[in-house]
Amino acid sequence: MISVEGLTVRYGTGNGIVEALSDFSIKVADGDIIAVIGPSGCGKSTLLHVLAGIIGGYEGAVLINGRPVNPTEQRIGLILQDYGLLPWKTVYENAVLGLKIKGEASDKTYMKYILDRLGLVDMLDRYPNQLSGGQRQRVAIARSFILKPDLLLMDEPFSALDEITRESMQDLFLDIWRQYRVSTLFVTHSIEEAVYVGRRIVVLTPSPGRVKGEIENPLFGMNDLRLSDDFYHMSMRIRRMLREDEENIDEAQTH
Ligand SMILES: Nc1ncnc2c1ncn2[C@@H]1O[C@H](COP(=O)(O)OP(=O)(O)OP(=O)(O)O)[C@@H](O)[C@H]1O
Repeated sequence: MISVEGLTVRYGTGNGIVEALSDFSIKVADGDIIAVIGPSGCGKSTLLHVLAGIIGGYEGAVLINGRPVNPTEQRIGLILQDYGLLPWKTVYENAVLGLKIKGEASDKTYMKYILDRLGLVDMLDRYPNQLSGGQRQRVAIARSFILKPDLLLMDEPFSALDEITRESMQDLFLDIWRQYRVSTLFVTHSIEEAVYVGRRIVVLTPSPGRVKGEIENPLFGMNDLRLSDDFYHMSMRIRRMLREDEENIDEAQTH
């Protein structure tokens, strides 16, 4: 269980302090996928950076299985929008980097399965600059899954990809998740992506981010979901939640 309770994060800037998250609370049950969606600058990446142990010095309690965040103790996979691959390492070396940093040997059968499932087996000796965006993202996913993380953090992982590649990556991610059930926080700008990959959807307010609403997504895992009316209606529901805030901001600015 991941538990974030009353998280407030402030950044010091040259001319003052920016509050990125304010009294933010969320729980992620083991093996769940939470899609986090909110307007630009509402603190989504900040939340992931706190959970990854990159940012400290916050207010509130952030616990992974009852213990404070500690990347050396816990296994945390972070997948970024710009893939985070090391350009001087091959696909294979990048894929096993997480394990190497931990000083662990790989489970060969599992690793082969992941590389195969992600279609990377024929390009293990290539370097990142010899890959397409979708292929690079698959290497980043392989790296995180090979690590067998306790917690997977995905920060707009597919946003740089074209629509078709993006959809196939969403399906691939869900297929692998179904087998290994890693607890996942999936940050996205895309309402449709949140509805497709989120078993629960958490909508944030504009900056500083708090939880505006949480939706238990009854459509999660439905066959041909993208083509269904329900998908459209759920997307509209979330769009309305996000719009309300924009309208409130516009109104406040005109008064
Ligand atoms: N290192 C930093 N120093 C100062 N302010 C920062 C820093 N990082 C983020 N911020 C500010 O904190 C707020 C939250 O930023 P964050 O990147 O977490 O939002 P986000 O929801 O991920 O944004 P986006 O959707 O645009 O990627 C923003 O106002 C941002 O300008």
